[in-house]
Amino acid sequence: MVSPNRAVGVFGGTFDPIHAGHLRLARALRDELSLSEVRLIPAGDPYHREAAPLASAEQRLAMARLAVAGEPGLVVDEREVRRGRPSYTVETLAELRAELGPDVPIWCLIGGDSLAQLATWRRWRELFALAHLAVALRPGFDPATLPEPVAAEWRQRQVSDFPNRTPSGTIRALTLPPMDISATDLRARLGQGAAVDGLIAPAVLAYIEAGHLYGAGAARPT
Ligand SMILES: Nc1ncnc2c1ncn2[C@@H]1O[C@H](COP(=O)(O)OP(=O)(O)OP(=O)(O)O)[C@@H](O)[C@H]1O
Ligand SMILES: O=C(O)c1ccc[n+]([C@@H]2O[C@H](COP(=O)([O-])O)[C@@H](O)[C@H]2O)c1
Repeated sequence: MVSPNRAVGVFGGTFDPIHAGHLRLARALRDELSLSEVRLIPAGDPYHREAAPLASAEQRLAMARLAVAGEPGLVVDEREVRRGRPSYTVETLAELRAELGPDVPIWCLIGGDSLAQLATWRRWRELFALAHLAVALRPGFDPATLPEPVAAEWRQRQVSDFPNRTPSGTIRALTLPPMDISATDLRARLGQGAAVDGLIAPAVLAYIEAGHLYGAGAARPT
């Protein structure tokens, strides 16, 4: 029987910028599963997005590091930034599986909007052989509208708790209520000079302002 706290959490994202919603999810994953470690993995080259991130991979990595500083159990894994190729989650999970061995449960956290797109991910069906999926519900998420191949996995693989009896292969929703916060909205607010109090970690906001990322500071009223 695998000890539950040997399980590892993985949370990948563009993190342009990392925000309070991301941190809330990472903490929820850690706490609901009693994980000793959740790895936040900034996507070096999020090839799947229509527009490239505004902040560079190094800046997004730096912001992630600032965001988790002093947070028990949350660490930043820079492998996708260092990889120098498109960021494929299947590749990341295969690397982690090789490093952690076959028995350690890996919980890969994604938002409901990412789940809806899962069938577009590279070699997506292989993900279930490598990790469990934890899904963070997001405002507007409706399982009834999932594309059928994903809906079939959602139905068949759901479990009602986090058992950690198997190292991979199940799906479940986190219990925490959805929160309406997105990096898109924050980029817009920063560009307009609008308040972002409580939505971005203070150290990350200081980094954004110092580097004038997202137009921060440019549009403030004089
Ligand atoms: N408020 C949220 N609720 C649930 N999941 C979220 C939330 N914000 C982000 N996520 C999830 O976190 C992961 C990384 O998200 P990402 O870095 O793209 O942030 P985002 O806020 O969705 O950014 P953007 O608005 O630029 O698309 C994705 O799987 C996304 O679904
Ligand atoms: O592996 C893929 O093909 C793939 C396709 C789309 C998204 N992802 C991953 O999903 C995570 C969330 O993506 P995003 O765009 O919401 O930040 C991030 O870690 C991406 O690398 C992965």
